Amino acid sequence: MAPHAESDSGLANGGGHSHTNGNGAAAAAAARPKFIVNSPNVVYTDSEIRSKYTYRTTEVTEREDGVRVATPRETVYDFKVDTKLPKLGVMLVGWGGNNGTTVTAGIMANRRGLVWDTRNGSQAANYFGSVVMGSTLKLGNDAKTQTDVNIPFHDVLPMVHPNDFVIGGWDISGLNLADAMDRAKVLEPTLKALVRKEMAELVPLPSIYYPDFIAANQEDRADNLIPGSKACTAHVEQIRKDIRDFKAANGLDKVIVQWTANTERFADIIPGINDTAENLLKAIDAGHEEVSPSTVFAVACILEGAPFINGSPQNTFVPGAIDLAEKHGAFIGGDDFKSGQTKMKSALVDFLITAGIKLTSIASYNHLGNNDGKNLSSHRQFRSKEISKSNVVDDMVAANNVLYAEGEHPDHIVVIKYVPAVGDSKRAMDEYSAEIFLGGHQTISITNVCEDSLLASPLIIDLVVIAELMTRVQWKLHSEGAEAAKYKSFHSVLSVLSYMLKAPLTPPGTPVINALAKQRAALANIFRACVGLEPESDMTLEHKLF
Ligand SMILES: NC(=O)c1ccc[n+]([C@@H]2O[C@H](COP(=O)([O-])OP(=O)(O)OC[C@H]3O[C@@H](n4cnc5c(N)ncnc54)[C@H](O)[C@@H]3O)[C@@H](O)[C@H]2O)c1
Ligand SMILES: O=P([O-])([O-])O[C@@H]1[C@@H](O)[C@H](O)[C@@H](O)[C@H](O)[C@@H]1O
Repeated sequence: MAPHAESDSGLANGGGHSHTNGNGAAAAAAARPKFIVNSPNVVYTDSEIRSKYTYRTTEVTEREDGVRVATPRETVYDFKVDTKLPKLGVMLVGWGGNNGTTVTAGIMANRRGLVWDTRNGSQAANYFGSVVMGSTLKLGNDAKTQTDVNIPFHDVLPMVHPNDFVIGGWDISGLNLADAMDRAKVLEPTLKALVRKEMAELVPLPSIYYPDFIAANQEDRADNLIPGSKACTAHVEQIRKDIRDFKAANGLDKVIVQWTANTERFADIIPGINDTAENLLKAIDAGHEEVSPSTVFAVACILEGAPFINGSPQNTFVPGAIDLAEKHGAFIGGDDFKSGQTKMKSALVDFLITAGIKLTSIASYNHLGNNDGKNLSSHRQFRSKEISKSNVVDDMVAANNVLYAEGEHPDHIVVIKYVPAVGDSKRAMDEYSAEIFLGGHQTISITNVCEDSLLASPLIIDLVVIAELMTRVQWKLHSEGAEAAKYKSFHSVLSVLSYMLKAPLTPPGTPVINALAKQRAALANIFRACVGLEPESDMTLEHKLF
């Protein structure tokens, strides 16, 4: 049964909903910028923002006598942003899960401006926890007062509003989203009552299920299946058709697909099977048992031109999938939402090490009682999560050769236990041990109660909004001349999404950055460059040199 677009459009008749800019007002064909950059390097047309941007870096070489030489370098880019906002479809794999039902109900609640009773009084819908919808960035200084002028992150460039998402997806469980929402046990009954009718009309499409890739304890919910228990071209084509049908049924301009289904075991990387695009397509056609459902979804999306984002830790993007994305100029991103315990870790470790404090051990434990935790209670699925949660400090340690010798790193353990009684409210307990001045020691113990789906759902929104924006951003070298034909998209692997992800996927051979502040600065400064603004340096010389 095909999913319906959310029936609660608040706008259009007959289901689906016409395109809005989030507050019900029909958006213009091209979204009006929320501010104007007054610069000879920025041009606004009816449908584009074009900017000339000088990217400044420092190249380091070493003289024969061993002295390092730092040389400033400049690269002049032309950026072009299409300001026409699309009617956007979002298809979630695992739509009937805790995250899928929560993000769907949350968007409904925001779109309708719902307020519901809780034991602490009235609660209004919001987008807290979304970097795009809930945070700001500094635009500049007020000309008169020299104080910071901060704007909503969402306003830096024309972005789709999550209230305008048309949501659908797949699940191996056939429960409608109202019953799945009850199963998830995430949302307040008073909120559920307000969205129940709309949620009940939403039914996930059948999905592919290859039992060996997720825990055996998931079998009892697998009642909504596309026939076949291993990869095949027919599965790829069915998923492609689902995307096309969803797009046509809802009059969509674009569709973005996101994996928020169960964590799979890692797939073996096998030369001749999943090492190249050609071999991967052959392996799928031959029904090779080492091709996972998530890789089949990724291949289908790449071939259909729908950006695909992996919110789980498994190695969906085997080398052949990355190769295929590059060959098709399709966007992929991942892996594993960075929602709570790891998000804290990627900020805290950055603080400790950049403060010159020698972190010596990290003990990360958590227990949770949702279906994700149930799936992770199986060792092979836990192993996928252990890998993504363990590598998150590597860049920060490697960047400090004062504290750490080559190859030296803090002890780091990750423990996850399944305790049904706590449900979606994960209990994370971390201990950070460090060496300080003159043989002293510092131990930081943290208990972090994370309502996992309420933390992950805003990230699902951010990943969609930013991935969609990136489909409208193009670049070329200024030296290539003015021809529009020279413009091209960012690399297929959207490493700009790293801020939302534990194990950021980056273009082959490029470094992985996990430090949270660096990830956010990269995101904000790339968007500033698209409107011809310099990176925010935080030097505030205007407050020091006078
Ligand atoms: N804070 C967080 O919640 C968080 C953070 C990081 C990563 N994740 C990851 O996000 C994923 C979803 O988390 P959740 O709490 O919503 O889990 P969940 O178990 O509640 O939901 C997963 C859904 O996927 C479905 N599913 C499994 N295999 C499928 C397939 N092949 N096709 C379609 N549907 C399939 C299941 O039936 C289930 O409804 C998990 O992999 C989890 O590790 C979650
Ligand atoms: O982002 P984060 O809170 O560190 O990571 C979470 C883990 O702590 C949790 O055990 C797991 O079930 C969630 O899927 C998520 O991955």
